[in-house]
Amino acid sequence: MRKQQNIIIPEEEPLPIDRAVAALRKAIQAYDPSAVNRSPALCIFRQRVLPADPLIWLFRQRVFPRVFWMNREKDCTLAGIGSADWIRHEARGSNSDSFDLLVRTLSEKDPAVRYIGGFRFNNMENQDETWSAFPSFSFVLPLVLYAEEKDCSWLSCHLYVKKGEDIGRKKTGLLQTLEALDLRADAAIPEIPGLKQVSCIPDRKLWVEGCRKALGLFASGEMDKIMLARRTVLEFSDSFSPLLYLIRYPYPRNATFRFCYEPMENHAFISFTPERLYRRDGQMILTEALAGTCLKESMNGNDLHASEILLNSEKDIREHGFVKEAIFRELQPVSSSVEMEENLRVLQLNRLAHLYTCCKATLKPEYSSDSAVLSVLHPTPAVGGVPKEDAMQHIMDLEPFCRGWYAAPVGWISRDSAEFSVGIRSALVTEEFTNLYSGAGLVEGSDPDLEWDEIEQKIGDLMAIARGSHE
Ligand SMILES: C=C(O[C@@H]1C=C(C(=O)O)C=C[C@H]1O)C(=O)O
Ligand SMILES: [Mg+2]
Repeated sequence: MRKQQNIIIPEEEPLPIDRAVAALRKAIQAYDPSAVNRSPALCIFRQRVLPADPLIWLFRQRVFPRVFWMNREKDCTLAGIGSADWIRHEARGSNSDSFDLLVRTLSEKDPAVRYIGGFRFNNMENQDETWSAFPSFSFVLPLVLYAEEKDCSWLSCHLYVKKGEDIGRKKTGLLQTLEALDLRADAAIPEIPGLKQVSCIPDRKLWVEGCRKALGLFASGEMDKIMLARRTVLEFSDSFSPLLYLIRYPYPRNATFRFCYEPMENHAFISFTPERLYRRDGQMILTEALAGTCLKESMNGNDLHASEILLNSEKDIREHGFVKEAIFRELQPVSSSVEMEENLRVLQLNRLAHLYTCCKATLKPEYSSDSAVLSVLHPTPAVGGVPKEDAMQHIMDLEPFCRGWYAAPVGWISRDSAEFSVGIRSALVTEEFTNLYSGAGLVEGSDPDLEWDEIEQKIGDLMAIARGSHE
């Protein structure tokens, strides 16, 4: 057994998962709480394991919340169960107040761990019953975490003891969770129940009306860009695990982040988004503009053809330009340098291609925090609009549903680093209902019918899974 600061490593060698759990249990049992002289106190028990399938592992566990994160590069996967610590905020208010509060709370936490969760898109928006389990923000430090990073897999247990809490009781709780883990590697994956009904909010007619209103705002010079979204309600014959969407996602190489936040059984927000909000490591920020879309439906998967169309589409380049310019402009006051790529790139997905520009920035020391970065970047005009504040109001006025966590920052955060994706191509799964959320960026010259088709393709992968027609 090796100990480094507050991390206890039972064995150096990677173990099969059942032996890893046994080693972790032994280490937790032997842990001497009298050695802890500060509070709150976090002790991490971390054992390297032989690689397992993280989603199957997660699916087998019956401990909630369950959380999942995989980045677009697929070199970081986090699958967590239970909560060692849970940072939540319910009250309405400005988004920047939420960001500040989270970061202030995290500043007192251990820098060695990541909290996984998300925010509401617009915390000024009225609460809505559909989203009752998804507050202003909610971030969890899992009790047990299976993680894969840099070709290394491990299982961690977090023993977190707040002031006044009984450490013996916490140890017992953690040991009981470990005892109850289901460690079988194979699992019979159930089918998704039959899809009974599909409806759209707004329907096609109201969508066109909403878009026309937005086009009117462009014509009068009030606005330059607005992203409007649609909620697609699916009703199934029975309830099921939201993780089935992730397990059945048929494109292992598709360039998407994968996120699931399931606070209680069969109730989750999931997202398969291609869009990074940012990654922060200390003062370094990696972000991007992703907007402008080409549908590949009729191209037999011809990526080159899609790129050619996009790189010659005046409307998509203009749509993309608003996002690129806003990110560059908003980062200036908080950064000592901002490097935005000149040339447009194309990000290829299964059904779509997007215009894409990569951006790197170095934060000024006084702004090297996630609250500063979240406040300037969220929402980018890819999911909000130009001008930013007016767009928030128009979105609330024009959309006949509550965005909740849709299009908001979702990901993980620690004291010194963070990675957030933009929670689009997403679903709120509640028992036998799935609400899909997706939208399209409108600019002058947008055609409401083509934007509707764009949304259909953006939720195409999720619809195929729901219909059982993805294989
Ligand atoms: C808003 C969404 O996607 C955004 C809108 C895009 C567009 O309109 O071209 C492209 C990528 C995303 O920035 C969504 O999928 O819900
Ligand atoms: Mg578009």
